[in-house]
Amino acid sequence: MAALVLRWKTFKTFAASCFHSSSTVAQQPPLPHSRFFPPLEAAMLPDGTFRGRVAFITGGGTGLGRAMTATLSHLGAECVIASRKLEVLQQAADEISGQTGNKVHAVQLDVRDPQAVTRCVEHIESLTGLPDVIINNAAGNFVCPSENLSANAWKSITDIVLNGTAFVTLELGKRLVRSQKGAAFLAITTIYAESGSGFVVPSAAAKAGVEALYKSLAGEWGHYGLRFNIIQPGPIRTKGAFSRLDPTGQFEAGMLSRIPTGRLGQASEMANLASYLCSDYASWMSGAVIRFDGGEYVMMAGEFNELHKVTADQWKVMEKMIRSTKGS
Ligand SMILES: CCCCC/C=C\C/C=C\C/C=C\C=C\C(=O)SCCNC(=O)CCNC(=O)[C@H](O)C(C)(C)COP(=O)(O)OP(=O)(O)OC[C@H]1O[C@@H](n2cnc3c(N)ncnc32)[C@H](O)[C@@H]1OP(=O)(O)O
Ligand SMILES: NC(=O)C1=CN([C@@H]2O[C@H](COP(=O)(O)OP(=O)(O)OC[C@H]3O[C@@H](n4cnc5c(N)ncnc54)[C@H](OP(=O)(O)O)[C@@H]3O)[C@@H](O)[C@H]2O)C=CC1
Repeated sequence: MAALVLRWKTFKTFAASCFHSSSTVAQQPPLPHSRFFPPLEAAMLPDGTFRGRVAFITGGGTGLGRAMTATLSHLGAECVIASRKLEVLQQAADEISGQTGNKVHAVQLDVRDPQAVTRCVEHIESLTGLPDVIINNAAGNFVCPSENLSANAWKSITDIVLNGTAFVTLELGKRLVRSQKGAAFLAITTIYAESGSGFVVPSAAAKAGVEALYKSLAGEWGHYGLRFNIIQPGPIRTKGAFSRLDPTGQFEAGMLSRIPTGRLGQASEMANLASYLCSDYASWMSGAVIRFDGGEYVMMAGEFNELHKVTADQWKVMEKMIRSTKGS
């Protein structure tokens, strides 16, 4: 019995040292040079940019979706947010609407269910009319060695990310085409949609599919007045992402060291970019893929970027060696 109690206590200490919560895991401070890249939180577009417009945001009750909803609402849009957890959505809707004075509607939806998507879109049409802005932001993800992935785990992620985005986009797109109404679509993917990445393979495959879907429709449906753009965010702290991708917090320091701007992104910066892309200021942008990652992608890709570690003295030695080499 004593041994069992000791094992339980040891586990609790391990868990407390590992599990992600603000009380147990210290967040890494930004690097000193991030002072050159201060995040600006205020909405950058003029007041009223989205006045008279309706925006539909999947996953709009939490994290980046909530930040984009707040900014669009601040800029005058009537917003509809949809995801599985109605209570979370309703609270976000009430808080945002309370701050901006503009309507935010909460609609329960599991994007994996095409019939539910149809019902949701019918509901939106009766509530606000067809939206002018559609942001496919809902996603699911977790880190996992691929040899441990069950078929259902694969299906769960790819159904939310790729099929969910396709169901929402097709259902709304067809209705917009029939009604001859223009709209701006935006999909939120990730930097590894381009490179692929181990340990998040279903997410990588599904996000790459979303990019192909959006680029394809940008070509096919432009003449109907529909634009399709993509943002690939780098790391931005949200509970949803960090709890599933770095649950112990141990990878954050390494992540910061490979971001040339020395800090994580902020949800408000992402919201500014998203609102620009969905606004008439970007009416000539379609089929664009915007990487928004503080430089992380190119830092990871550049073969020689490791040479940051070389000291001034080591450079002197290396230069001497290189200069003294004659011929090949
Ligand atoms: C080097 C490290 C770097 C650190 C990086 C840190 C920060 C981030 C930086 C960049 C981020 C880049 C991209 C981010 C992309 C994102 O999408 S982040 C957003 C993440 N948000 C969410 O995932 C929110 C929604 N998620 C969920 O609801 C759930 O997590 C889930 C996706 C699992 C869906 O829930 P539900 O439908 O309830 O599924 P189930 O629980 O029934 O599970 C379905 C099957 O999946 C298996 N499964 C679940 N979790 C795991 C796991 N951790 N490992 C392995 N398998 C798992 C589960 O067992 C079910 O399968 P079976 O039925 O058992 O076969
Ligand atoms: N934060 C980051 O560092 C990065 C995030 N991203 C992307 O940004 C977007 C937002 O992520 P983030 O805010 O960080 O994480 P969150 O976990 O906060 O956002 C995911 C949202 O998706 C909703 N969702 C999940 N499954 C479903 C479903 N089946 N049907 C409807 N809605 C669903 C969730 O709501 P509910 O549980 O109520 O259904 C939640 O609101 C995602 O597309 C993510 O891939 C990309 C790169 C980096």
